[in-house]
Amino acid sequence: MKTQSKLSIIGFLQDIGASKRGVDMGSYAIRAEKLVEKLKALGYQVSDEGNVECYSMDEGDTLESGNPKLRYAAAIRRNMLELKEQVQAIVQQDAMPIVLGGDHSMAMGSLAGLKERYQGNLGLLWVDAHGDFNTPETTPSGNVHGMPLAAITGRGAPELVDIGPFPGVREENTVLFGIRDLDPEESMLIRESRVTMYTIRDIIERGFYTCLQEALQVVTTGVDQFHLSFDMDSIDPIFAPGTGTPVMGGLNDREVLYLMERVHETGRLVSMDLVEVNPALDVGNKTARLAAELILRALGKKTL
Ligand SMILES: NC(=[NH2+])NCCC[C@H](N)C(=O)O
Ligand SMILES: [Mn+2]
Ligand SMILES: [Mn+2]
Repeated sequence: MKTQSKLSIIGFLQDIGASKRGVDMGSYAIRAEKLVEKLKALGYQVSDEGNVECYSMDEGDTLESGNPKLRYAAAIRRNMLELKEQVQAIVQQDAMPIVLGGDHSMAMGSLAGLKERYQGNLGLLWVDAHGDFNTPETTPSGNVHGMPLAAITGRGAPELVDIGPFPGVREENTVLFGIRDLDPEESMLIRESRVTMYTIRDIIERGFYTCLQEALQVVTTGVDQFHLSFDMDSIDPIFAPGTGTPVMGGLNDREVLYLMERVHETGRLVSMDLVEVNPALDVGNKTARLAAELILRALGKKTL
């Protein structure tokens, strides 16, 4: 499948999957870097679908689930079902959804929306500092943005797993890339799964290029297309300070820009989330600017 010529941008204004305020503003900061204009200049037909209105922390404690190991579960579920519908409508029109976050739990809504169209024929590239593979049993924080990949692969709280219901993605075609911060039991769950993980240690020992080659192989072998879920905290906080759960020792700007170019060159990318941009923590919109540039590279912007 060739990269689509139609793109649909959605802002997902959700912060309740995280614990710091501000990530609900991420999509505004990315749009402010003239994303839509620049994508049009690359030759795409671009429609900005506006925002998915979300239940947010502004509504206060009334949204709390009462379960400290699964915070805001019902409200997050409702937000996801909204996103699911929008994504579903976009892919039915053969356009590529580009969802701007927003906390990373939104990947559950995106993938739920892709399920019908790409069922069983979809890889998943998850670029992150974290595994996002916690369940209510393993989470140290109760924050749902630490759980979406577990839910997408069928693990954890039924009210999250049911959003799909998943899987629409094959676990053997799922890759975690850039990982350097796992909770102990989360790490066990990942290692027991069929998800392929490239930690920063792997990337240092075996080389970025080799690990990326392999990762792109895994997400495209035996499937025709893949979804990219890109968490800005995969990048070192020096280059991407505007994010709620920064972890030192991350990928650098050149590496992630190159990664995106290679994603484009596969010709198999059908959908993308760009998450965890928090303008309240950013420095001069630097993180959002990098996010916009990453999206452009993933859609074919080149040096030569
Ligand atoms: N999408 C993210 N930034 N996730 C961070 C998760 C951090 C930690 N592992 C937790 O579960 O609370
Ligand atoms: Mn993360
Ligand atoms: Mn994440």
